[in-house]
Amino acid sequence: MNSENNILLVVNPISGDSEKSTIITPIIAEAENRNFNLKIYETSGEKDKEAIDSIIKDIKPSRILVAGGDGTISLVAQCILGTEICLGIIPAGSANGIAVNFNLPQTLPEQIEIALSDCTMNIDALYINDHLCLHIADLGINAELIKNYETFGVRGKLGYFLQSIPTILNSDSPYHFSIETKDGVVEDSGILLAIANANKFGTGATINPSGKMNDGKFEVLIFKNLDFIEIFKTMGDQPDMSSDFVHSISTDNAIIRSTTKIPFQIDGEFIGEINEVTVSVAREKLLVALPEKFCKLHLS
Ligand SMILES: Nc1ncnc2c1ncn2[C@@H]1O[C@H](COP(=O)(O)OP(=O)(O)OP(=O)(O)O)[C@@H](O)[C@H]1O
Repeated sequence: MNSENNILLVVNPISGDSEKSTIITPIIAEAENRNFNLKIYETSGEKDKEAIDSIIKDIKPSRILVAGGDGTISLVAQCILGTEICLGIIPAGSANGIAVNFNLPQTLPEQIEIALSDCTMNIDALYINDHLCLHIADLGINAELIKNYETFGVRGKLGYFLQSIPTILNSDSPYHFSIETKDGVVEDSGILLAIANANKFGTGATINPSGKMNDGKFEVLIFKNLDFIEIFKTMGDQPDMSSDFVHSISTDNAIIRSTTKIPFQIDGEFIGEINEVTVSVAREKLLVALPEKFCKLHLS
C-alpha cells in the first residue's frame, strides 16, 4: 500500500548540463503547499536502481517525480513498472525525447502542475533484447548519428547537426531487414528501421502518427530513403507519408534480423552494432501523469 502523501523526487545532477536548484526549489515549495512529504534522491551514476528500490520500500511513495533526461526516466520506470506508483516528468535532459513525445509544456510551473496532477495513464513499455524501451529504438542511420554524437564532444542540437552530414556520407545504408511477426516474415530494405512505442522523436519529427502508447502494440517502421520532402512532412503532427518512403507493421512481438551488424539505439542511448533484435510488449504497464490533451487523444 502506497502512502498517499509521500513523494520522491529523483534528480540527475548532470543531465542536460543544467543547474538543478532552479528546479528543486519550486518543487519543494509546491510539495509544502500541498502537504506532501517530499524526499529527494540525487543520482550518482552508480547503483542508483538499488538505492531507489530501497527508498520505495522504505517510504512507499504514491508518486515519483524525475528531474532528468530519458536515461533517468527509464531508470525510475524500471523501479515502478507494474506498480501503482505514478511517474511525473520534469524534463531536464539534453534531448528529452520522452517529454517531447508527451507534448509536455515548456515552463516549469506547468510541468510541476502536470507531474502532480490526477490526469494519469497506463502506458505500454517494450522489452528489446532485455532492455526496457519507453520511446523509440532504431537500427541504422539515426543510431549511427547518436554513436558519433556521443564520441564527438559537442553537446546539444548543434552537436547533432554537425555530425549529421558526415554520418550520412559515411553510412553503410541501405540495410536489408527481415521482420518476423506472428503473421509471417517480411523482407525489406532501408536506411533506418524504427521500433516505435511512441509517436515522435525528440527533434519533434512525427514518425509514427497513428501509434498509441496504450494499445498493447508497437510499430516497426522501415524508412526506405532520404526523401527530404517526406522528412519535411514529419514536422507536422499528422504527416501523410508515402508508402514508398515508409513501410509500417503494427504488432506486439517481433524478431528483426539483418545480414550485417547495424548501429542500434534505444531511447537515445547507443547500444552497439547488432544483427538480431527481439521485441515484445511488457505485460506490466507504467503509470504516468500526462497533459490532459495527450490522455484524451490516446483514450479516444
Ligand atoms: N551524479 C552523476 N554523475 C555522473 N553521471 C551520472 C550521475 N547521475 C546519473 N548519471 C548518468 O547520467 C546518465 C543519464 O542521463 P540522462 O539521460 O538523465 O540525461 P541526458 O543524457 O542529459 O538527457 P537525454 O537522455 O534526454 O538526452 C546515465 O548514464 C547515468 O549513469
